[in-house]
Amino acid sequence: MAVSGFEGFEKRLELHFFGDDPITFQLGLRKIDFESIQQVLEAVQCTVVSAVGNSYFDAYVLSESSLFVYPTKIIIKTCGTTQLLKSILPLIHYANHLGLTLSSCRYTRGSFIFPNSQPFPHTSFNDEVTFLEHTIPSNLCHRKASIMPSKSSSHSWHVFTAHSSITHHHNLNHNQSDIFTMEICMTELDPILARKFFRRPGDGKTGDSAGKEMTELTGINEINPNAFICDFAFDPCGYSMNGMDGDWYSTIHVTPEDGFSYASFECVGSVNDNIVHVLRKVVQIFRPGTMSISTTCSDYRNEMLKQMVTAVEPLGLKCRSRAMDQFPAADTVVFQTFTARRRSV
Ligand SMILES: C[S@+](CC[C@H](N)C(=O)[O-])C[C@H]1O[C@@H](n2cnc3c(N)ncnc32)[C@H](O)[C@@H]1O
Repeated sequence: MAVSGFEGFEKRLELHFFGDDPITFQLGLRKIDFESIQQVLEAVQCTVVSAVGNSYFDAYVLSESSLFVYPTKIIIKTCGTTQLLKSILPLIHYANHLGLTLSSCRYTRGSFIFPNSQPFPHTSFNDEVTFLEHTIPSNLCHRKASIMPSKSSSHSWHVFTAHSSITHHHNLNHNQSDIFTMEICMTELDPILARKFFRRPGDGKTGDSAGKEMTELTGINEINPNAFICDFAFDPCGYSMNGMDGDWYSTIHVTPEDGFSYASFECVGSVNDNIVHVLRKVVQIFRPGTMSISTTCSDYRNEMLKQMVTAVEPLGLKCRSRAMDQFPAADTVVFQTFTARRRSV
């Protein structure tokens, strides 16, 4: 039997809800009590490490990645051998109790490093899609599943989306068409940089204080200097952080072990943000051998993709593939892959 290491590649689920009661909208899903959140996570098989909230949303660092709860939106991202899709039914149940109904569901993930170690329903994308098809309510009738390819068969982007016929936009602060979600997956991290995500034995620090030190020593705090960061260092290695900047979140997770090293960066932002600065910082912190950037937005902009390539190519990563696909409710997903240029001897 093949020996497997920790599976860094996360599974990510984004659920949107709607309701008719304006009072519910003020806090909405944030009213789900902590015990119920823990029950959802029990089904997934992970636990809460820390929790913080601002006036827009609550951010949880989990034993396996992160959870973000907004009044009408939940984003949950888990790695390892967690069973993320098992969170859907309990989340729908708790939302219904608050008068909220599911209006859209998006599930994404990269290609697992150790696919044979995944438990059901994550045993294959087919199994995941079948599970999703049977689990989500029938009002989400516009559905699509797609595997977006790259040049390498071991790196693809798996996407499932489902939408109801009615679209509900409650984001009053931003022009919806300017907003995008960026999911970056990196493997073959520079081993010297990855070492910074190992604890020093006998450092006398807690997971929180060691995490804070890693955030500063690696320059993660410079990605968005305005973000409030909640960070955690695992023992003997591994790191997770959530950033909060108004209603924007960002999140980083690091599996630094040699042989299966992995780091992810995800944020939601606006096309007017400084994507070049963010991408350059992320690449400089990890120096990955392979990187993928998946962007989801409602209004596809070619300049944004060009900006991404311009940001990372001078740092030695070459764009090797670009795939684009359209999903229900007019979301466009672009999956780009990059690998390090061969170093000249
Ligand atoms: C939870 S963190 C970050 C998760 C993120 N998805 C990733 O893999 O990049 C995973 C790293 O922490 C390490 N780790 C140490 N203790 C852990 C624990 N109790 N639960 C999960 N991971 C732990 C793992 O070996 C791995 O290097």
